[in-house]
Amino acid sequence: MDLRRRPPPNPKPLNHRRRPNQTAEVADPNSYPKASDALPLPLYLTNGLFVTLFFTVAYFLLTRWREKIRTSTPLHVVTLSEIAAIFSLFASVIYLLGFFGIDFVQSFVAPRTPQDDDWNNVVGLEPTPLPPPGPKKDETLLSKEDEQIVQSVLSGTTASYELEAKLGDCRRAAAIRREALERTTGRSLEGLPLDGLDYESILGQCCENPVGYVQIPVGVAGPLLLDGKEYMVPLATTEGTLVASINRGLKAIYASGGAISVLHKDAMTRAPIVRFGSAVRAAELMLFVEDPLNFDTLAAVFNRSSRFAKLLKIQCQIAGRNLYIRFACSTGDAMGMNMISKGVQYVLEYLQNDFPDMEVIGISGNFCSDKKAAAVNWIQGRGKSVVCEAIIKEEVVRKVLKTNMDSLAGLNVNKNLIGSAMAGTVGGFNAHASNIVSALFIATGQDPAQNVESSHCITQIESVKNGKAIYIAVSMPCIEVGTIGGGTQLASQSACLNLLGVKGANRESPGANARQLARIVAGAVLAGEVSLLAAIDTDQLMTSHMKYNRSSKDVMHLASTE
Ligand SMILES: CC(C)(COP(=O)([O-])OP(=O)([O-])OC[C@H]1O[C@@H](n2cnc3c(N)ncnc32)[C@H](O)[C@@H]1OP(=O)([O-])[O-])[C@@H](O)C(=O)NCCC(=O)NCCSC(=O)C[C@@](C)(O)CC(=O)[O-]
Ligand SMILES: NC(=O)C1=CN([C@@H]2O[C@H](COP(=O)(O)OP(=O)(O)OC[C@H]3O[C@@H](n4cnc5c(N)ncnc54)[C@H](OP(=O)(O)O)[C@@H]3O)[C@@H](O)[C@H]2O)C=CC1
Repeated sequence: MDLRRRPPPNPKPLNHRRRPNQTAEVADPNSYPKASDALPLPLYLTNGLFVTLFFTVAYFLLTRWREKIRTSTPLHVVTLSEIAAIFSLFASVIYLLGFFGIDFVQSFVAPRTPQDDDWNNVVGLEPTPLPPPGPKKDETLLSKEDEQIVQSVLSGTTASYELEAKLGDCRRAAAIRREALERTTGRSLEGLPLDGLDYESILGQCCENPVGYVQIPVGVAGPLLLDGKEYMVPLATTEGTLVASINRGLKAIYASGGAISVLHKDAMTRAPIVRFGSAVRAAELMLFVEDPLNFDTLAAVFNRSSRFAKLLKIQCQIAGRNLYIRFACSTGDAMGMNMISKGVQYVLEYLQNDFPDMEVIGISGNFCSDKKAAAVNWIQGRGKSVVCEAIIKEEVVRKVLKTNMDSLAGLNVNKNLIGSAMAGTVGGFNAHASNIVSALFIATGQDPAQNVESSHCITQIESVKNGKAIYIAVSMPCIEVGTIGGGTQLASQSACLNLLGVKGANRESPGANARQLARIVAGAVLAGEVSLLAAIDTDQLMTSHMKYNRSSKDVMHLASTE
């Protein structure tokens, strides 16, 4: 059953009325109806109407009363207008009592919702904490059938991860799983949104056992002027100052005429580990797969696994009777780990015919090397290898970066080169490439764990043009990105790819979108490097983080506790 083809469900929240800061996406089906929901006019208009009516008729009746006393007319003798006024007075009193009375009483009687606290924030009231989640908390809100499924998950009769397949409704499955989770742990998931994600789109592609999603703000920096084209760069981060810093670096690059990028290698790698009875046999296989005469045959086997993956190179490393075979292939617009793993599997099956004593220990033998810092990646590259450079004018260094060129170049040597050498880093000869890589990866649906090697980077800064400008370059040999597959197809990630003009597969030239994305990553890293180095050089780092990375509330709190 292909659940992804099902139309998304359309759950109806119980309370359709929205408060000022409540969007449709966060409307909570758990919120309770209020008496004032029944009004035909907006609440503020109805209130205004009845308050005006009350004071007008009260004034009218008091005037009439004083007149009657003055003219000695009995009070019980009333005209038609006075009857109407008395009736209106009663009506407005009843309404106002109802408004202040019923809703007031109801606020004690009905349980609170998060939206109530949102509302309190708007009107300036102190939020009251939610009652602790108990096993019975939301039982009344579930349909009888859903309640039975929750019970079946709780008793272990139904596996939680089978809910999507059993129900055929991914959003409902996530809601039931979440309910069961809250009951078993006794912990509330309040704050972790459920609605607002297309659960069908992650099934079989992005995440198992979903119970919600985490929100990460996306900021934009730019324009990045790269190879003559402008890009606005989306960055998903919770580190205040990061977007501002990249934005400043991009401004400096833009004012100096832009950056230039070179993509000099494009090859994803996977290295299985195989073992023989002896090192001699392992060496025989090594000679076989590395022999150029056999390459075409092995490539034909590999390439059958995909329309886009193309085998480029095989390289071995032997250790005793173990052989590590590092396959490298191009993967079109995909990052390519699934593709290459599939291709490698085909080749191993083929090799087994000629080497029946070959034991496959594992499809990944860590000589690949995926999601680990490794010299093999740093030296040979993995994914896209990109160099990005710019020449920044002295005036821009002074005005935009607020520092001077000699000091900036000196800091780069002492920090990024000597300091990193002293630390024994692998690929970490930079200030914060991983900051920019992670933020761009999360925004555009890349595999965030590949930030490890994708952030390998050496930053160089030199004085050029007789001391009138600086040359800055970042060399990044392992940018592992794709514009198709993995998380790139999710709505928000796909929107960020679209902003960069690299969404999806490139039909004319497969691989062009992914390669362009890799260049953009390097361009943004270049900007981030130059800006952070300038901030450190001018002792701006801490002050800027106090401004953008620590809310004023916390600062005040710290100050008051000091
Ligand atoms: C996928 C499994 C778990 C199947 O494994 P299986 O043994 O076939 O699964 P099973 O159906 O027999 O179920 C066994 C248990 O797995 C769990 N399970 C089973 N299915 C689900 C599901 N849909 N949702 C949630 N939980 C599930 C569940 O706990 C279940 O127990 P039960 O509850 O039935 O008693 C297994 O094949 C596996 O672990 N695969 C590895 C996948 C993985 O770790 N991928 C990570 C990405 S790889 C990578 O990024 C890095 C890499 C590889 O390049 C690094 C390197 O170089 O090494
Ligand atoms: N398996 C593993 O060991 C690992 C997996 N991952 C995960 O793998 C996923 C990414 O795998 P990846 O292989 O990139 O993506 P997919 O598994 O989604 O494969 C890409 C698919 O897109 C198709 N496709 C269509 N147009 C193109 C095009 N222009 N260029 C390339 N492919 C195209 C491919 O066709 P075709 O079928 O013809 O190839 C293929 O089916 C991520 O979720 C990541 O987290 C991460 C690390 C390790």
